[in-house]
Amino acid sequence: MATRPPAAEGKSWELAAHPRLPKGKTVAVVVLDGWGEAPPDPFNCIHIADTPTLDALNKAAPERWRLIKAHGTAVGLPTDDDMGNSEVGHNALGAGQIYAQGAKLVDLALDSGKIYEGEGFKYIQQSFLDGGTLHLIGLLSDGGVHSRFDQLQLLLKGASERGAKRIRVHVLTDGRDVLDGSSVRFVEMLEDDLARLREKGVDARIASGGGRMYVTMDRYENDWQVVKRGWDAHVLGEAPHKFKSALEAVKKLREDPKANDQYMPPFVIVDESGKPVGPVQDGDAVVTFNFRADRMVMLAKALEYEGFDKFDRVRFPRIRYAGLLQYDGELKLPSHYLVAPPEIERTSGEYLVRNGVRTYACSETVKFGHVTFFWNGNRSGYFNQDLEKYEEIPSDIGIPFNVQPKMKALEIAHKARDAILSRNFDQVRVNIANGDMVGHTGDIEATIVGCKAADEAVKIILDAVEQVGGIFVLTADHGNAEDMAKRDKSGKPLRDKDGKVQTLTSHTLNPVPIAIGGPGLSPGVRFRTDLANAGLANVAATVMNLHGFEAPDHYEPTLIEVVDK
Ligand SMILES: O=C(O)[C@@H](CO)OP(=O)(O)O
Ligand SMILES: [Mn+2]
Ligand SMILES: [Mn+2]
Repeated sequence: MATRPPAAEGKSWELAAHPRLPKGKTVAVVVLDGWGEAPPDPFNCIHIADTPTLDALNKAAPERWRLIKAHGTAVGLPTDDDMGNSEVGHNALGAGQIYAQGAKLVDLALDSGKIYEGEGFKYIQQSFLDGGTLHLIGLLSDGGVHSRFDQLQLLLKGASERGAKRIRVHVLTDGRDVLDGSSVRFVEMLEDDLARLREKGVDARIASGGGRMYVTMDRYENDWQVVKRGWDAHVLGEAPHKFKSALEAVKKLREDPKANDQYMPPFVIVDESGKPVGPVQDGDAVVTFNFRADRMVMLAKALEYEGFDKFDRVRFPRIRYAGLLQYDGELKLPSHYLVAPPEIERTSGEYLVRNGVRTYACSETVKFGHVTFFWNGNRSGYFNQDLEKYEEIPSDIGIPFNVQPKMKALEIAHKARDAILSRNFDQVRVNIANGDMVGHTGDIEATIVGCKAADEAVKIILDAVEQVGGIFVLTADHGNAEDMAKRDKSGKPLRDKDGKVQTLTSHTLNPVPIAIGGPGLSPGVRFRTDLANAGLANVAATVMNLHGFEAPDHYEPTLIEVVDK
């Protein structure tokens, strides 16, 4: 995989007309989040749920339904053992090209040692060379979605070899990209590494933590209180729970039968006298070691912005802060970073708008940036506000999604329906979140309810497409709800020591379906049969064709062909 696809520099933005497909049809692009394809079994919620609309698509037109890859190298991840995720999935869907993603870029920078030669590392290094503490804040996980444990280990080693004498790690427990309960093992492994550093004379400790969904890692400004809890624990050294060690913290906090890693309350580690061991002080260095942006950019704002007003920070230490990556290229945030993010250019969204395609995009808050920011190559805002409208439906706040598994699926569908019927838009693009967000809770019953709601939402959108003589493209960004069991190599569900099947809260390696149809689709359109390995990046060219344009030649090939009927 190249770190960048062939550049299209200097090329015109004008798209050639498709020789056989007309312009001017309304195209609805529906992304079902976390909706993969897997054999039917009791842990496949999509199969169990009543989903008549989606079931009918394959049956009605098998030549317009297929599977595409949504994980691993097909979406720019380091290996084919990496599950898909929303960031890389929507990047590939929107960009039509495969870019080496953050995880891969960090691996390369660590392998070559270049990470330590860049401006970002030199900037933070100055703090610890001047006696400051180095703080590392991020998700403790080997899920490879937001962060990776092996990268944290290398950073600890690399920084200590380059002068960091006092290191404090602030850990966010996962249980979403990895098994619930694995926080204990990760903390044990980290403690081993820190003990080895202490033997070498580095004062290295875990200082605070909490569960990723409750502490620090909110996204799209859904709930700033989540970030405030993190600020209080990591920066101020204040939290309702105080422990002598992080291992004791995660073990004790998990004793509550309702506790889990994702929603672990915030905690700080204190010394014998009850004093926090690692609040952030003037002169310290801070690195957020997640490579993925969406759930770090809010904390980055709090760490960097002078005039921040989303919550009372109480104390705003003078620090040197760097992200593992830059999380927002438009905002240039953080202004210092260790590895440059992928530069995703010439996305289909930008091409289509520049060719006059009027675009509407909508989702609820927790997925809003997916169909806008990620879709557009990690770019915020409109390309042309006269031609685009992005609408966000507020997500429920403060309740887990298994309590409200229908989420805002119907509200999103109603907005999409209205946008389609208005005839003000040529592309109406939505993300329906249920399969993913409810799938992450591990609650099978609720996930089934969520999948049914997603199907009902799709029906509303397809009915509107029918009314205007339009076209639909229905696909997903990666798997989740189709498999809720952790399995052995042969595919058999794994059981814990009490004989209970281990719940899989994470995404999967499964392919996702794509279906096209609608009365506006020319009769001879069908999926090509020569692209067995196609993936999400092939969708952009397909959508361009359905809008009546040829795709640029540096795009991954279209999935469709037109045959005489
Ligand atoms: O919730 C998230 O942050 C990730 C899982 O870590 O899910 P998605 O990629 O679907 O957004
Ligand atoms: Mn997703
Ligand atoms: Mn997800």
